Formats: sequence, structure tokens, C-alpha cells
Amino acid sequence: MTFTTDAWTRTAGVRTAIDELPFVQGLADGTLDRERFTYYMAQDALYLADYGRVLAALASQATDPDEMLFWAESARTTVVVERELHGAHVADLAAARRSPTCLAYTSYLASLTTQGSYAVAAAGVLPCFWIYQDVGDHLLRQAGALDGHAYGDWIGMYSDAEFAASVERAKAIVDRCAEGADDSTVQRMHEAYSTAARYEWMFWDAAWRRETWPV
Ligand SMILES: Cc1ncc(C[n+]2csc(CCO)c2C)c(N)n1
Repeated sequence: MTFTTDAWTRTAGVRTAIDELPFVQGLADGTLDRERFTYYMAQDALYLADYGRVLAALASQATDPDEMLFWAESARTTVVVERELHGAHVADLAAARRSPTCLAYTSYLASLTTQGSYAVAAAGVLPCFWIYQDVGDHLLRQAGALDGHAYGDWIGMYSDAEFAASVERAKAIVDRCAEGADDSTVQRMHEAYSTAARYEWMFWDAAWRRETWPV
């Protein structure tokens, strides 16, 4: 069995729990209120700014030039999308502050890039690609036509063919890493993958709660 097939099976419960979140259900049927969506967009812009750096770090650690290109191009896309989101949804950039969940997620991913294993860091960034694609597909199926849907633009962004190709490429890189890795590294790759998958759940949940710092 490939690493990614195994990782997907092991985190099936997390994936199901994401569909059950009120935020995701509200996105699907268009009933999500604008305040929560705006909060989410602002946090996502902050998330993307840090995630882009994580991908750039992975690019710097890749030994295969094609893998380096893939991470570097993904870092570029991330920064471009981040700018668009900031422009459209974050009125006061200087005042925007990372939520506890946003900061925890990106800090965790950044920590993976400094622990000496390219394979483990690659496994950690994969849920961001893969879960989003799967949630995008799920939302598209549930929403039906996107014309006139309150969140149609957003749903369309993560259910397009170009994005699907990048998810396949990220999965192939992670599987290649796992093939050459010893057991303890594969174990750490699973740990990184499932932790990031849980953070994906937490990120939607934090948006629903419009999470803030306790003090
Ligand atoms: C919390 C959160 N998780 C995943 C994504 C999706 N995403 C962000 S960058 C990137 C790779 C380059 O497109 C992908 C798939 C998001 N936006 N926000």
C-alpha cells in the first residue's frame, strides 16, 4: 500500500468530521453568515502568508530539481492567493492577528521544516492540498450549480482541474519520499500528516467560533 493511501485511511474519521462541521455545511448550502466567512478569509490570508514560507523552505530542501520547482511554484501560488484574499477581505491588515489555531497550525508546519527530514515536512504539508481538494469536490457536489451560490467563487477555486493536478503531484512526491524511508521516518510522516489533518478540522471550527485569544 502506498503511504498516501494508508494516511488517507488512517485519517478517515477526521475527514468525515470536517463534513459534519457547521461551517462546512453552511458553505455547502450557502447559509453561512458573512461575519464567519470574513473571519475565515482573514485568518486564511494570515495562514497562507506563513504556509508560503513553509513551501519555500521545502523547496530549499528538495534534492530533485522537479520537486524543488513544484514546491517553489506552489509557494508562489500561495503568496499570490494570499494577496488576493488580503485585498478582498482584510480591511485592516495591520490589525489582523493570527488566531490561536492559525498560529499553532503554521508554527507546527514551520517546525517540521527545521527537524532535518524533508520527507516528514512534505507529509505535513500534504493535508493542506489534499483535504482542501476533497472538501472542494464535496462542496461542489452538494452545491450543484455555482452560479448564484453565495460562496460559489470560493468553491470553484478548490475544485478546479489545475488544482487537482497539483494535489496529485504533492501526493506523488510524498509517496516517493516514503518509499525510500526507514520505518521510524514513515512513522513520523504519519504523525505529521495526521496532526496537520486535525489542524485542518480545527481551522474550520475556529472560524465557526470566531476564535480569539482568551486575554
Ligand atoms: C487552512 C487552509 N488549509 C488549506 C488551504 C488550501 N491551500 C492553501 S495553499 C495551498 C497550496 C497552493 O495552492 C492550498 C491547497 C487553505 N487555503 N487554508
